[in-house]
Amino acid sequence: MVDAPAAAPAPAAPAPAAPTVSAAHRALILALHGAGAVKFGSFTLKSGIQSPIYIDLRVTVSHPTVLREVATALSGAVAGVPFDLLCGVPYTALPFATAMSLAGGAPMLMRRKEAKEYGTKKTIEGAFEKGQTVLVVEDLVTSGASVLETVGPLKKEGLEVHHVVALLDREQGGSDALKSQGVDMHAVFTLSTVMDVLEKEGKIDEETKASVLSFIQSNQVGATAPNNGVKAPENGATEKPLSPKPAEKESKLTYLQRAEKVKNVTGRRLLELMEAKKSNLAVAADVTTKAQLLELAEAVGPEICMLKTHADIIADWDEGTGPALAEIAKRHQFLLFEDRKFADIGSTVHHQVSGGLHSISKWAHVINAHSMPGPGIISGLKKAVAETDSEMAKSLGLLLLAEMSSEGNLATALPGYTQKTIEMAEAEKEFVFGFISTGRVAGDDFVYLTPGVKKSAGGDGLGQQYNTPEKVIGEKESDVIIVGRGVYQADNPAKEAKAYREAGWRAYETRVSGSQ
Ligand SMILES: O=c1ccn([C@@H]2O[C@H](COP(=O)(O)O)[C@@H](O)[C@H]2O)c(=O)[nH]1
Repeated sequence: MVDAPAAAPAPAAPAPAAPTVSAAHRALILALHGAGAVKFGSFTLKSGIQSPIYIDLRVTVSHPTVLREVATALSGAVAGVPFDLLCGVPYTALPFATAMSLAGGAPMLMRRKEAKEYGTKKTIEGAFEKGQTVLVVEDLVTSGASVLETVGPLKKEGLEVHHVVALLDREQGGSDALKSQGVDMHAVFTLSTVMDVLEKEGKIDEETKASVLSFIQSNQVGATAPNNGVKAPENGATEKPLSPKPAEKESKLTYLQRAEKVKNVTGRRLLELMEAKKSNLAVAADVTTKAQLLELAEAVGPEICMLKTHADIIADWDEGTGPALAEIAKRHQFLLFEDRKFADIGSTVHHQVSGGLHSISKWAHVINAHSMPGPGIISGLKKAVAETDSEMAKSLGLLLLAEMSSEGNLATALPGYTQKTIEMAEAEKEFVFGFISTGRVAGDDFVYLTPGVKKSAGGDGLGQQYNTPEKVIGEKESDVIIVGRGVYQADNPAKEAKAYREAGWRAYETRVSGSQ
């Protein structure tokens, strides 16, 4: 990751005059700063991105006077905009909408983040009639994705939504994104205005202001950010840093140091055996017969931390295949990862992981799932694990697909998908220990495994996109390289696995020693 620049280059021409800020707005910015809503430093956001600023408008609930001023400013920003009802984007903007409703008398609606599973199963609470117009209230807009998550359910109920009012526009493309969906954004402040006021009032220095403005410019939604393609935060709401520590330090932690932070026992074991074997290589054993699979496992076993399987492509899989693999894995000290990519409802995946021809939970240490079906998929897999008598199955670890390596994949393209996946994992850390991703997407208490790795970058003509071990481990800060054809199609897979192990390990050592 690239640190935020220390200072912007000296402007060639005089900077355009800052927009005039009213005394009331200036006072509110200072009050928000005083309440701790705006912090400066180096923060790792949940998206993995480094930000020189951290905005937490949740703190306003502890400052009723500030909250009242926020509501006044929001109402002022939409003076003349007609609406029947208010609806805050959960959760930070809920008190903002409530305060506006109490002051101005407009009734409020509330959107549930999850539909009730019983009773009315409503997603929108409150009294309304089809055709009424709703003003959406938001605290902070980055990409506009959070606003649209509230606009969608309101429209589904037959309500009209044409306007959103936000306290702060981060100027990262949210306003345009909302406009393209027919929603006009009215923001009380832009982030540049906040920076101007704080600098003029002596709360921050010129360098801090320049670094924030440069961060905004380099992290426009939809644009490729300079920090190795890590996307701009997609969640429009108040930011959630993983930790206030500088990310640079985190990425330099060794696998052993990381093991202490991982909650799932298999995730910890993986990191420990990676360090012990000096291997961050997983081989994708995409061969098609049992004999080829066992032969490959035996050949590459000494070089790998993990063997990734697709049991359903083995033509002659039988009940002895899993135990035979497990015996080789034990002897060579690597983990078995069945890349089944579960993607169904909880009840179905429960059967898929423990039953059928492959009885995955009886021999695999690690499984993975798409987050598309929602948290139920994790519950279904957890239930299957809890009901088994096998000790091995009880320690099974789950990876979520936060991103994919294939060109045009929706996990990477859809705003908010990776972020939501991370949130699902955060809620189940005893079971979910990491992600399939193109690099580091969250904190150092998760493990990142990256497929699409070869000696030289390129593609396979069928959508697969390859990066080198140096790029994946060194630049994108992933932890494990997954190599398939690069190894098993080689004349000598054992020799090739050794070469990949050494390349992956060198990239890791360079990263943690900081000489890159
Ligand atoms: O996003 C993803 C997720 C999984 N894979 C799997 O990894 C290997 C890659 O094989 P190569 O021969 O090195 O291309 C394969 O088993 C995929 O199913 C992926 O490629 N991308």
